[in-house]
Amino acid sequence: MSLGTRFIWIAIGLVLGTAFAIWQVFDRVATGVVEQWGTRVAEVQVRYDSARLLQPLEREIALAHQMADSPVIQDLARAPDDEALDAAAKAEMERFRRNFGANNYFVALLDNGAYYFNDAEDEFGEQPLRYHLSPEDPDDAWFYRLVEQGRDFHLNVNPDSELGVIKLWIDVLMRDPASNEILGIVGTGMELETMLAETVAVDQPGITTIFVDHSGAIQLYRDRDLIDYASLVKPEGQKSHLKRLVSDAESRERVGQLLDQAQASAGNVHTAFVTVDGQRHLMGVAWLPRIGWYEVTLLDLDVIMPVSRFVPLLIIVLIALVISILLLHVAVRRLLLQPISALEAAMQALKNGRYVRGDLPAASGEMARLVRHFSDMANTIQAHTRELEDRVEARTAELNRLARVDSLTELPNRRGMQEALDQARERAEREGRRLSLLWIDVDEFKQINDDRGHDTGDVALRQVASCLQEELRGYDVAGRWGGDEFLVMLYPSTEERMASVAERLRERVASRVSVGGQPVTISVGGYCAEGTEPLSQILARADRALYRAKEAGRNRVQMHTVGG
Ligand SMILES: Nc1nc2c(ncn2[C@@H]2O[C@H](COP(=O)(O)OP(=O)(O)OP(=O)(O)O)[C@@H](O)[C@H]2O)c(=O)[nH]1
Repeated sequence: MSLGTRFIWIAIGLVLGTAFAIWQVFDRVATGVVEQWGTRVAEVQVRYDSARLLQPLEREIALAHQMADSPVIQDLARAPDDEALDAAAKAEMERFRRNFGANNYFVALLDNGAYYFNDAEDEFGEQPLRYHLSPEDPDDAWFYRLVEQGRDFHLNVNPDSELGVIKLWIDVLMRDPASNEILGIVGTGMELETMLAETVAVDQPGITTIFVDHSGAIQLYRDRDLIDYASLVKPEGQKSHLKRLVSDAESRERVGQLLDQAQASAGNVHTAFVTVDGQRHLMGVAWLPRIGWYEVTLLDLDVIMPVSRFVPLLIIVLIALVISILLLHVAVRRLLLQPISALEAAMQALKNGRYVRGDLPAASGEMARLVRHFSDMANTIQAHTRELEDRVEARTAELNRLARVDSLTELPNRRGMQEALDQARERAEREGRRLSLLWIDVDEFKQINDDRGHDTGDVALRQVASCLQEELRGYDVAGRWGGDEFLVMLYPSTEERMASVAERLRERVASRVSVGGQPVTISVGGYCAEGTEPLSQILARADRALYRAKEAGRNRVQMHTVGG
């Protein structure tokens, strides 16, 4: 895997790892902030909802108490069959009806069970005595239960099957001020729907308001089916308890604790997280001692302040992260990867012998130093290579030369001479001119070796070679053919010239070379040939002429003649 690909994988890993870490931190911080904020909201909401319920109720409750204290109505309660008292009490009741917010009232007398009621439409103004309560009628059980309990004040959500309405009843015990004896119950009924609309119907999504009575039974709640009607007369186990709203045992236990804590410190709001319909909710509870109810607020924090609100922030952070990584990637490419690639290409070129200085990348910092070191190294390698090549070339030329030069006389050896002859013959053929070959052999050379030693023989050979060289023109070639035999090639040439050169050579050797005072002589056989003749023939004819020179007594020149 290339460095660039590896870096991309590392960058992707970095982005994912950092994004995961950011998400973890973000989730915790956001949840913490939302929870803290939610707790404050729950406290405020509980107080607000409590005020909304208590405000309209307080006046009605006060009025109901006044009604219960009314001497006129109390007189009727003591003597329900007294018609004069009945008329006065009805007038008093009518006055209270007009004062009550819902413009209705009820008066129930313990003595004979008489139940007086008139509504907002004054439907029963003529005959407010609606019916008589009976301890045997389950619908009337509320009355007898309240009397039995002796509770001076009670709020009761109860359907009235006789009147066909569901109402929130304010029930106040009417007691004889002297004996404290219970005379009956008076009060007013508020339309449940109106109450629900005014109290628990909160427009804001995610906020649920519930009112429960002292036993935890649901009294005001947007879902009418969960309201515990007539809780007063129900056994504890059958009540629609607040705990019904939460999903698990742990949440139910928390609800119980919240109710206990709230009642123990009236006026304070207590909060805890509970699970409702599988969702985490924040529950705030306050005890309202004036009416003996609890105010409960449920906040669905995911709806009110979803953590998703923070997501744009998270996206900005992630985008910034990705951009940073991309910029880093571009920087790494520019500063590292591209110079490294160029350096690698330059190395490859150097390896293949095609390195050019300009191929090196522009870089900075450590990379520039690396490029500089590489450049120095490449230059040194190139210089060494050049030097080595020059040396090899020189050595090869030297070896070539040595292969063609006789080490004793420094004249071309047989191989060198052969090449020179080939070239001259081709040239003569090309130019249509003639060339001459002189075959020279030192006379009685074996004798010199035998008499004076081999080294003296070598000296004689060297002197003969010097004579040949000195006597020839620059473009004539003399070579040692082997042993004491020499060849001289003259080009261009004529027979006359050949004869004169041969004679000059013979004379010069005879006059210049001597061993132990005795002159050294040579015999020469010559042949002046056409360029078209094969070399073998030229050599053979010169050799035959030499043979004849030897035969004729040595120290002489003999030319080959056609037919000779
Ligand atoms: N000192 C020396 N002797 C050599 C060298 N090469 C060949 N010889 C000798 O040269 C002699 C050549 O003798 P020949 O050419 O056969 O005979 P010659 O004595 O010269 O007699 P003719 O040619 O008939 O005059 C031999 O004894 C070789 O051993 C050499 O490099 N140095």
